[in-house]
Amino acid sequence: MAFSSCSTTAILRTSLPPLPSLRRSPPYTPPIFQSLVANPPACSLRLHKSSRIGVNPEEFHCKASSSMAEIATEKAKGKVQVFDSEEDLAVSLAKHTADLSDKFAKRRGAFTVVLSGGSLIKSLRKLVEAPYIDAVEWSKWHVFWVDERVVPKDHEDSNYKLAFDGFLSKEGGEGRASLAVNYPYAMLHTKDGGYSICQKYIKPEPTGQVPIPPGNVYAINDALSAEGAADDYETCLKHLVKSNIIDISQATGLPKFDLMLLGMGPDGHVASLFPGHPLVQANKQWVAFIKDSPKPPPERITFTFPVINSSANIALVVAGAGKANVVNVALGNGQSSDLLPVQMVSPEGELTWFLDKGAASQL
Ligand SMILES: O=C(O)[C@H](O)[C@@H](O)[C@H](O)[C@H](O)COP(=O)(O)O
Repeated sequence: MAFSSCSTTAILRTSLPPLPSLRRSPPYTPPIFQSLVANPPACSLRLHKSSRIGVNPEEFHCKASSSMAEIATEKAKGKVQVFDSEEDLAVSLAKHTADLSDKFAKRRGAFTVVLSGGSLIKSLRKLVEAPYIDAVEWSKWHVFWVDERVVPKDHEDSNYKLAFDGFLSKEGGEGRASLAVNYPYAMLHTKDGGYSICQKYIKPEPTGQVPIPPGNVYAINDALSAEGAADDYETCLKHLVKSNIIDISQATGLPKFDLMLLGMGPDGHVASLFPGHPLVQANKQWVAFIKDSPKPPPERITFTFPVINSSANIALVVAGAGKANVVNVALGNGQSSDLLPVQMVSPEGELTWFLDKGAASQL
Protein backbone atom coordinates (compact mmCIF):
# COMPACT_ATOMS: atom_id res chain seq x y z
CA MET A 1 0.00 0.00 0.00
CA ALA A 2 1.25 3.48 -0.82
CA PHE A 3 1.40 6.19 1.79
CA SER A 4 -1.87 7.92 2.36
CA SER A 5 -2.07 11.60 1.69
CA CYS A 6 -3.94 14.20 3.69
CA SER A 7 -6.62 16.36 2.16
CA THR A 8 -9.18 17.68 4.62
CA THR A 9 -9.25 19.65 7.83
CA ALA A 10 -11.36 19.31 10.95
CA ILE A 11 -12.03 21.95 13.55
CA LEU A 12 -11.96 20.87 17.13
CA ARG A 13 -14.68 22.72 18.99
CA THR A 14 -14.00 21.61 22.52
CA SER A 15 -12.32 23.71 25.14
CA LEU A 16 -11.68 23.74 28.85
CA PRO A 17 -12.63 26.71 31.02
CA PRO A 18 -10.14 29.56 30.90
CA LEU A 19 -7.45 29.59 33.57
CA PRO A 20 -8.21 31.86 36.49
CA SER A 21 -6.33 35.05 37.07
CA LEU A 22 -4.24 35.14 40.21
CA ARG A 23 -3.39 37.68 42.85
CA ARG A 24 -0.65 36.96 45.38
CA SER A 25 -0.83 37.82 49.07
CA PRO A 26 2.20 37.96 51.34
CA PRO A 27 3.82 36.01 52.89
CA TYR A 28 4.89 33.97 49.91
CA THR A 29 7.68 31.61 50.79
CA PRO A 30 7.50 28.09 49.28
CA PRO A 31 11.06 27.32 48.12
CA ILE A 32 9.97 26.05 44.72
CA PHE A 33 8.63 29.50 43.91
CA GLN A 34 11.31 31.65 45.46
CA SER A 35 13.31 31.99 42.26
CA LEU A 36 10.14 32.87 40.41
CA VAL A 37 9.43 35.66 42.87
CA ALA A 38 13.01 36.88 42.73
CA ASN A 39 12.92 37.12 38.99
CA PRO A 40 9.40 38.00 37.93
CA PRO A 41 10.17 39.14 34.37
CA ALA A 42 11.55 35.71 33.50
CA CYS A 43 8.57 33.71 34.57
CA SER A 44 4.94 33.75 35.49
CA LEU A 45 2.81 31.69 37.78
CA ARG A 46 -0.72 30.58 37.41
CA LEU A 47 -2.12 28.52 40.19
CA HIS A 48 -5.50 26.99 40.66
CA LYS A 49 -7.43 26.76 43.88
CA SER A 50 -6.96 23.09 44.53
CA SER A 51 -3.23 23.07 43.97
CA ARG A 52 -1.39 20.45 46.00
CA ILE A 53 2.21 21.39 45.42
CA GLY A 54 3.05 22.81 48.77
CA VAL A 55 1.35 26.16 48.37
CA ASN A 56 -1.48 27.15 50.66
CA PRO A 57 -4.39 27.88 48.37
CA GLU A 58 -5.61 30.42 50.91
CA GLU A 59 -2.68 32.62 50.03
CA PHE A 60 -4.00 32.98 46.53
CA HIS A 61 -7.18 34.51 45.34
CA CYS A 62 -8.35 32.42 42.44
CA LYS A 63 -11.48 33.26 40.59
CA ALA A 64 -12.18 29.70 39.55
CA SER A 65 -11.58 26.23 40.83
CA SER A 66 -9.61 23.65 38.93
CA SER A 67 -7.55 20.58 39.73
CA MET A 68 -4.50 21.94 37.99
CA ALA A 69 -1.59 24.04 39.07
CA GLU A 70 0.32 25.55 36.24
CA ILE A 71 3.71 27.11 36.47
CA ALA A 72 5.31 28.75 33.51
CA THR A 73 9.03 28.80 34.10
CA GLU A 74 11.88 29.88 31.91
CA LYS A 75 11.96 28.55 28.36
CA ALA A 76 14.79 26.12 29.06
CA LYS A 77 12.74 24.07 31.46
CA GLY A 78 9.56 24.49 29.52
CA LYS A 79 6.06 24.91 30.82
CA VAL A 80 5.39 22.80 33.89
CA GLN A 81 1.89 21.65 34.76
CA VAL A 82 1.08 19.74 37.92
CA PHE A 83 -2.20 17.89 38.30
CA ASP A 84 -3.94 16.58 41.37
CA SER A 85 -4.32 13.17 39.83
CA GLU A 86 -3.21 11.13 36.86
CA GLU A 87 -6.83 11.29 35.72
CA ASP A 88 -6.65 15.09 35.52
CA LEU A 89 -3.30 14.81 33.77
CA ALA A 90 -4.83 12.51 31.16
CA VAL A 91 -7.71 14.93 30.54
CA SER A 92 -5.32 17.81 29.95
CA LEU A 93 -2.95 15.73 27.83
CA ALA A 94 -5.85 14.79 25.57
CA LYS A 95 -6.82 18.43 25.10
CA HIS A 96 -3.20 19.45 24.48
CA THR A 97 -2.80 16.74 21.84
CA ALA A 98 -6.15 17.45 20.21
CA ASP A 99 -5.42 21.18 20.06
CA LEU A 100 -2.07 20.55 18.38
CA SER A 101 -3.68 18.06 16.01
CA ASP A 102 -6.15 20.73 14.96
CA LYS A 103 -3.44 23.37 14.59
CA PHE A 104 -1.10 21.27 12.47
CA ALA A 105 -3.85 19.66 10.40
CA LYS A 106 -4.94 23.16 9.41
CA ARG A 107 -1.45 24.50 8.93
CA ARG A 108 0.26 21.58 7.24
CA GLY A 109 -2.47 19.15 6.26
CA ALA A 110 -0.76 16.54 8.43
CA PHE A 111 -0.01 15.92 12.09
CA THR A 112 3.09 13.92 12.92
CA VAL A 113 2.94 12.35 16.38
CA VAL A 114 5.72 10.40 18.04
CA LEU A 115 4.87 7.96 20.82
CA SER A 116 7.07 6.35 23.44
CA GLY A 117 6.32 3.19 25.34
CA GLY A 118 5.58 2.74 29.02
CA SER A 119 2.80 4.40 30.96
CA LEU A 120 2.41 7.19 28.40
CA ILE A 121 0.00 5.09 26.39
CA LYS A 122 -2.37 4.75 29.33
CA SER A 123 -2.19 8.51 29.86
CA LEU A 124 -3.43 9.01 26.29
CA ARG A 125 -6.68 7.15 26.99
CA LYS A 126 -8.88 10.29 27.13
CA LEU A 127 -8.00 11.07 23.54
CA VAL A 128 -9.94 8.03 22.39
CA GLU A 129 -13.00 8.98 24.41
CA ALA A 130 -15.64 11.65 23.80
CA PRO A 131 -15.35 14.39 22.72
CA TYR A 132 -11.96 13.85 21.09
CA ILE A 133 -12.58 10.49 19.49
CA ASP A 134 -15.07 12.15 17.17
CA ALA A 135 -13.53 15.61 16.95
CA VAL A 136 -9.93 14.79 16.12
CA GLU A 137 -9.10 14.64 12.43
CA TRP A 138 -7.49 11.22 12.66
CA SER A 139 -7.02 11.03 8.91
CA LYS A 140 -4.28 13.65 9.26
CA TRP A 141 -2.33 11.69 11.84
CA HIS A 142 1.02 10.06 11.13
CA VAL A 143 2.21 7.97 14.06
CA PHE A 144 5.83 7.14 14.88
CA TRP A 145 7.74 5.69 17.80
CA VAL A 146 10.59 7.53 19.51
CA ASP A 147 11.90 4.14 20.52
CA GLU A 148 10.96 0.56 19.95
CA ARG A 149 12.05 -2.76 21.29
CA VAL A 150 13.42 -5.14 18.66
CA VAL A 151 10.81 -7.83 19.13
CA PRO A 152 7.93 -9.08 16.97
CA LYS A 153 4.97 -6.69 16.83
CA ASP A 154 2.75 -9.13 18.65
CA HIS A 155 5.28 -9.58 21.48
CA GLU A 156 4.33 -8.36 24.95
CA ASP A 157 7.39 -6.07 24.96
CA SER A 158 6.52 -4.35 21.70
CA ASN A 159 5.78 -0.64 22.00
CA TYR A 160 3.73 -0.99 18.83
CA LYS A 161 1.56 -3.63 20.47
CA LEU A 162 1.28 -1.50 23.60
CA ALA A 163 0.05 1.46 21.57
CA PHE A 164 -2.18 -0.69 19.42
CA ASP A 165 -3.87 -2.42 22.34
CA GLY A 166 -4.11 0.67 24.54
CA PHE A 167 -4.77 3.43 22.06
CA LEU A 168 -4.83 2.78 18.31
CA SER A 169 -7.32 -0.09 18.48
CA LYS A 170 -9.85 1.78 20.58
CA GLU A 171 -13.31 2.10 19.18
CA GLY A 172 -14.49 5.25 17.50
CA GLY A 173 -17.91 6.82 17.87
CA GLU A 174 -20.97 4.67 17.58
CA GLY A 175 -21.70 3.62 14.05
CA ARG A 176 -18.78 5.49 12.55
CA ALA A 177 -17.11 4.00 9.55
CA SER A 178 -13.42 3.69 10.11
CA LEU A 179 -10.36 2.15 8.65
CA ALA A 180 -8.44 -0.54 10.40
CA VAL A 181 -5.02 0.38 11.68
CA ASN A 182 -2.50 -1.86 10.05
CA TYR A 183 -1.44 -4.70 12.28
CA PRO A 184 1.09 -5.96 11.74
CA TYR A 185 2.92 -4.55 8.80
CA ALA A 186 6.44 -4.22 7.64
CA MET A 187 8.26 -1.54 5.75
CA LEU A 188 10.34 -2.56 2.82
CA HIS A 189 12.56 -0.13 1.07
CA THR A 190 15.15 0.21 -1.57
CA LYS A 191 17.58 3.08 -1.40
CA ASP A 192 17.16 5.11 -4.51
CA GLY A 193 18.66 8.53 -4.99
CA GLY A 194 18.97 9.15 -1.28
CA TYR A 195 15.51 8.22 -0.14
CA SER A 196 13.56 5.08 0.28
CA ILE A 197 10.40 3.74 -1.21
CA CYS A 198 8.34 2.24 1.55
CA GLN A 199 5.74 -0.40 0.99
CA LYS A 200 3.51 -2.00 3.50
CA TYR A 201 1.42 -5.05 3.74
CA ILE A 202 -1.59 -5.20 5.92
CA LYS A 203 -3.19 -7.98 7.82
CA PRO A 204 -6.90 -7.21 8.02
CA GLU A 205 -8.11 -6.40 11.49
CA PRO A 206 -11.56 -5.65 12.83
CA THR A 207 -12.77 -2.16 12.00
CA GLY A 208 -14.20 0.32 14.48
CA GLN A 209 -10.78 1.51 15.57
CA VAL A 210 -9.23 4.95 15.81
CA PRO A 211 -9.50 5.88 12.15
CA ILE A 212 -5.89 6.63 11.37
CA PRO A 213 -5.22 5.53 7.80
CA PRO A 214 -3.39 2.19 7.76
CA GLY A 215 -0.47 3.63 5.85
CA ASN A 216 0.12 6.35 8.45
CA VAL A 217 1.24 4.14 11.31
CA TYR A 218 4.98 3.65 11.05
CA ALA A 219 6.05 0.66 13.08
CA ILE A 220 9.54 -0.77 12.79
CA ASN A 221 10.31 -3.67 10.53
CA ASP A 222 10.45 -6.47 13.07
CA ALA A 223 11.98 -8.87 10.58
CA LEU A 224 15.30 -7.03 10.79
CA SER A 225 18.16 -6.95 13.28
CA ALA A 226 18.50 -3.94 15.58
CA GLU A 227 21.00 -2.35 13.19
CA GLY A 228 18.80 -3.06 10.18
CA ALA A 229 15.63 -1.83 11.88
CA ALA A 230 17.27 1.45 12.90
CA ASP A 231 18.61 2.00 9.39
CA ASP A 232 15.26 1.07 7.86
CA TYR A 233 13.35 3.44 10.13
CA GLU A 234 15.75 6.31 9.42
CA THR A 235 15.46 5.69 5.69
CA CYS A 236 11.70 5.77 5.90
CA LEU A 237 11.83 9.04 7.88
CA LYS A 238 14.00 10.52 5.13
CA HIS A 239 11.42 9.51 2.56
CA LEU A 240 8.67 11.14 4.60
CA VAL A 241 10.69 14.34 5.00
CA LYS A 242 11.25 14.45 1.24
CA SER A 243 7.57 13.99 0.62
CA ASN A 244 6.71 16.75 3.15
CA ILE A 245 4.77 14.48 5.47
CA ILE A 246 7.31 15.21 8.19
CA ASP A 247 8.31 18.84 8.51
CA ILE A 248 11.97 19.77 8.44
CA SER A 249 13.78 22.00 10.90
CA GLN A 250 15.22 25.04 9.17
CA ALA A 251 17.70 25.28 12.04
CA THR A 252 19.07 21.74 11.96
CA GLY A 253 17.88 20.20 8.69
CA LEU A 254 16.53 17.33 10.77
CA PRO A 255 12.97 16.02 10.90
CA LYS A 256 10.74 18.32 12.91
CA PHE A 257 7.91 16.31 14.38
CA ASP A 258 4.77 18.21 15.30
CA LEU A 259 4.39 16.51 18.69
CA MET A 260 6.63 14.12 20.54
CA LEU A 261 5.05 12.43 23.57
CA LEU A 262 7.81 11.30 25.90
CA GLY A 263 7.70 9.30 29.09
CA MET A 264 10.58 9.31 31.54
CA GLY A 265 12.06 6.39 33.44
CA PRO A 266 12.83 6.56 37.17
CA ASP A 267 16.53 6.86 36.26
CA GLY A 268 15.87 9.92 34.09
CA HIS A 269 16.02 8.13 30.72
CA VAL A 270 13.88 9.20 27.81
CA ALA A 271 13.29 7.18 24.64
CA SER A 272 16.03 4.51 24.86
CA LEU A 273 18.68 7.05 25.84
CA PHE A 274 19.91 5.98 29.24
CA PRO A 275 22.08 7.82 31.79
CA GLY A 276 25.76 7.22 31.17
CA HIS A 277 25.23 5.38 27.89
CA PRO A 278 27.27 6.68 24.92
CA LEU A 279 24.14 6.76 22.76
CA VAL A 280 23.09 9.86 24.68
CA GLN A 281 25.78 11.74 22.73
CA ALA A 282 24.96 10.21 19.31
CA ASN A 283 24.58 12.94 16.74
CA LYS A 284 25.41 11.36 13.39
CA GLN A 285 22.35 9.21 12.90
CA TRP A 286 18.66 10.04 13.23
CA VAL A 287 17.77 6.61 14.53
CA ALA A 288 20.28 4.53 16.48
CA PHE A 289 20.24 1.00 17.83
CA ILE A 290 21.16 -0.23 21.28
CA LYS A 291 21.87 -3.81 22.28
CA ASP A 292 22.65 -3.30 25.94
CA SER A 293 19.67 -1.38 27.21
CA PRO A 294 19.67 -1.39 31.01
CA LYS A 295 15.88 -1.59 30.85
CA PRO A 296 14.80 -4.87 29.28
CA PRO A 297 14.54 -5.94 26.59
CA PRO A 298 18.17 -5.12 25.68
CA GLU A 299 17.76 -4.61 21.92
CA ARG A 300 16.01 -1.45 20.84
CA ILE A 301 16.08 1.36 18.34
CA THR A 302 15.76 4.98 19.37
CA PHE A 303 15.65 8.49 17.98
CA THR A 304 18.79 10.42 18.91
CA PHE A 305 18.75 13.73 20.76
CA PRO A 306 19.31 15.94 17.69
CA VAL A 307 16.09 14.57 16.22
CA ILE A 308 14.19 14.68 19.51
CA ASN A 309 15.25 18.28 20.05
CA SER A 310 14.27 19.40 16.56
CA SER A 311 10.61 18.84 17.51
CA ALA A 312 8.00 21.55 17.28
CA ASN A 313 6.44 20.32 20.54
CA ILE A 314 7.46 17.88 23.21
CA ALA A 315 5.18 16.73 26.01
CA LEU A 316 7.06 15.10 28.89
CA VAL A 317 4.52 12.99 30.74
CA VAL A 318 5.57 11.83 34.20
CA ALA A 319 3.37 10.33 36.89
CA GLY A 320 4.07 8.70 40.21
CA ALA A 321 6.09 9.48 43.32
CA GLY A 322 8.76 7.02 42.19
CA LYS A 323 9.95 9.64 39.73
CA ALA A 324 9.76 12.64 42.08
CA ASN A 325 13.46 12.61 42.79
CA VAL A 326 14.43 12.85 39.12
CA VAL A 327 11.75 15.46 38.46
CA ASN A 328 13.32 17.49 41.25
CA VAL A 329 16.71 17.17 39.56
CA ALA A 330 15.29 18.33 36.26
CA LEU A 331 13.01 21.10 37.53
CA GLY A 332 13.83 21.84 41.13
CA ASN A 333 16.83 21.88 43.38
CA GLY A 334 17.76 18.21 43.13
CA GLN A 335 21.32 17.27 42.24
CA SER A 336 22.75 14.59 40.01
CA SER A 337 26.43 13.92 39.38
CA ASP A 338 25.83 13.67 35.63
CA LEU A 339 23.41 15.42 33.35
CA LEU A 340 20.44 13.09 33.01
CA PRO A 341 18.94 12.38 29.58
CA VAL A 342 15.69 14.05 30.61
CA GLN A 343 17.68 17.23 31.27
CA MET A 344 18.88 17.14 27.68
CA VAL A 345 15.36 17.43 26.31
CA SER A 346 15.32 20.92 24.86
CA PRO A 347 13.20 21.20 21.75
CA GLU A 348 13.41 23.86 19.10
CA GLY A 349 9.72 24.47 19.81
CA GLU A 350 7.72 24.11 23.01
CA LEU A 351 8.38 21.79 25.94
CA THR A 352 5.45 21.06 28.23
CA TRP A 353 5.67 18.90 31.34
CA PHE A 354 2.62 16.97 32.51
CA LEU A 355 3.19 15.90 36.11
CA ASP A 356 0.85 14.40 38.65
CA LYS A 357 1.27 15.50 42.21
CA GLY A 358 3.23 12.36 43.08
CA ALA A 359 5.84 13.16 40.45
CA ALA A 360 5.92 16.79 41.62
CA SER A 361 6.01 15.93 45.32
CA GLN A 362 9.64 16.95 45.83
CA LEU A 363 9.36 20.26 44.04
O1 LIG B 1 10.26 1.62 25.39
C1 LIG B 1 10.47 2.19 26.43
O2 LIG B 1 10.97 1.63 27.39
C2 LIG B 1 10.03 3.60 26.55
O3 LIG B 1 9.87 4.31 25.42
C3 LIG B 1 10.69 4.36 27.66
O4 LIG B 1 11.47 5.45 27.28
C4 LIG B 1 9.59 4.80 28.57
O5 LIG B 1 8.89 5.87 28.01
C5 LIG B 1 10.10 5.18 29.90
O6 LIG B 1 10.83 4.11 30.44
C6 LIG B 1 9.01 5.51 30.87
O7 LIG B 1 8.22 4.38 31.05
P1 LIG B 1 7.17 4.35 32.23
O8 LIG B 1 6.31 5.55 32.03
O9 LIG B 1 6.42 3.07 32.07
O10 LIG B 1 7.95 4.43 33.50
